[in-house]
Amino acid sequence: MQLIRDTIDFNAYQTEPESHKVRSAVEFLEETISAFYPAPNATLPPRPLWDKANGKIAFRRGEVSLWAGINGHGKSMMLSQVALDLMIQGEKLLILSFEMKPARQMQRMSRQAYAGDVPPKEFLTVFHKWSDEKLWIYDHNGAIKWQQVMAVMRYAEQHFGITQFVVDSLMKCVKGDDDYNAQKDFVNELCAFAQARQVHVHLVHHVRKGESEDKAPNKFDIKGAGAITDQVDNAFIVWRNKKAERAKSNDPTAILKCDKQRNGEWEGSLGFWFHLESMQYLERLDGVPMRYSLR
Ligand SMILES: Nc1ncnc2c1ncn2[C@@H]1O[C@H](COP(=O)(O)OP(=O)(O)OP(=O)(O)O)[C@@H](O)[C@H]1O
Repeated sequence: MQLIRDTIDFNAYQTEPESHKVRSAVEFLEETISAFYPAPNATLPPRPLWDKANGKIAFRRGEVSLWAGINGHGKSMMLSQVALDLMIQGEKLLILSFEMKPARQMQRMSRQAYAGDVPPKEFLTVFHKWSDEKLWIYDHNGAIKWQQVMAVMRYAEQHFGITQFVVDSLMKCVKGDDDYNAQKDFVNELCAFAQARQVHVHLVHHVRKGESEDKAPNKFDIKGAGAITDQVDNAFIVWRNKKAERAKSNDPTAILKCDKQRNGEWEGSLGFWFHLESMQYLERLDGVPMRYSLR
């Protein structure tokens, strides 16, 4: 893991270089053919490594995924596991979390990678060394201007070849819950950046307070401007099933719901069981946490 510190001068990265081009439709022939008939050796887009998500969810280049949910319902936790899955697949990640200190982030991820609550020191060393050249963390806590976030992302993409960005969360980058124009501008800029640089951006966001935490939210409950959901390519809802926890039933304790997928065919819900010691989301009630193979 490497830190990107605030002492860097990001001024040169404030604006995206203009690269809009009008192209003739015929230039896209090869791309269209390979969309219908992918080559047998074509690389598939990175994805979460749960079997039940296979063929349903992918984190394609040029897209923005919104991860929304109620406070404390596991958005960051699930994304931390997804981040490990992405690194395993050779992706380079930058996490910009304005709510969690880097050491806390690494603590959670170490537990998930180790698949247990107290990883031995040797494992921690191996894990941190393994994460070098795979994981970068922007060391900034608290509110920040969205223009600065964009500059950091451009800097990191140009210097380190980052392919997946996690921005946690939107409301830390835009002042005021009702500043819909700023929310729209920021998300618009994130989409333009993802497309121009062919990277994937994961954006964490909250949902409006509903009548009860026991009712799973949907994309219409997403806080702020409607334009946020309109603009992103994928919208995921992470919901913690506290009712099942209280009742100690066998039902999944966490639900990942895909409410929008512009370039994929699947929408629906996947159930998981949150395993506290490893902080992993397991696919089955009797599932066993998996130790990540750090090669
Ligand atoms: N499904 C679950 N079952 C049990 N505990 C969970 C579940 N999901 C998350 N937790 C616990 O809840 C805590 C909060 O998780 P996390 O920080 O990921 O939530 P969040 O949605 O990102 O919150 P916020 O919106 O406040 O940033 C974690 O410490 C985790 O241990």
